[in-house]
Amino acid sequence: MLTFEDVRVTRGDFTLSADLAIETGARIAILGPSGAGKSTLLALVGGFLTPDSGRITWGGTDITDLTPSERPVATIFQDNNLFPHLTVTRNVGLGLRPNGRLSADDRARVADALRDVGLAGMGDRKPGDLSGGQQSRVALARAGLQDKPILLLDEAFSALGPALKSEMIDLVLRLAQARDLTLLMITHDPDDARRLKGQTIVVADGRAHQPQDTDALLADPPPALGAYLAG
Ligand SMILES: Nc1ncnc2c1ncn2[C@@H]1O[C@H](COP(=O)(O)OP(=O)(O)OP(=O)(O)O)[C@@H](O)[C@H]1O
Repeated sequence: MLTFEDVRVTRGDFTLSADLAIETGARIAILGPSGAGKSTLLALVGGFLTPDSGRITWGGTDITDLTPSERPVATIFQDNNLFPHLTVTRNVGLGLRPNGRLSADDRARVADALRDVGLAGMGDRKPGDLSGGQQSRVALARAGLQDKPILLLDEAFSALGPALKSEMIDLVLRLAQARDLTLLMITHDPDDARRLKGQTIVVADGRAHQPQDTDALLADPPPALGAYLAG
């Protein structure tokens, strides 16, 4: 279980509070108005931001003060964070070896990871020689090799068209299922949230709320979410 216990963090004149629990293996969408604190919530999980008070635990262990690399967390960002001068194999290999040195065995694992995301044989290309959807697959393969139990998606596929985005979400779901990953995905699209077939955390009015069943929530959204979805 991932828990936020009376967490508060302030950025400029904005404060986010969170007191919630996420089951291991949950598939969580994060929905809320622009500027409400969705990325702030993920940054707290990923360790890119430290709370001013409260604590964050995973499996009962306090992870509040761990650095991002020490945390049980992999993140895929909107721009995929690929290095343009490195081949696809080297980019993905960074998930396995942050120093970039790949053994023959590592290369075989990278090739397997590329095959799993539908990029078999593309390891020698540079990211610039791939489509947007393929670049997202590279980022997913790299995140998968980090072998962390929590996967964060910060509007990771929002630059893709609707069909490609759905394809990527389904691919993430397959990976999550195979490895019992706990998934947290920021989105502005309620259809993405529905596609996860899980729960949603609403972030609004300075608060990240307890996860709720997505279908039930979207059928009868609270005022802050309803206004945002209607707008
Ligand atoms: N580095 C920073 N310094 C000061 N304030 C910040 C900083 N980063 C974010 N904020 C503020 O924190 C609030 C929450 O930002 P955050 O990026 O978490 O929102 P969001 O819900 O992810 O928004 P969006 O949907 O537009 O990406 C905003 O009011 C933003 O202006």
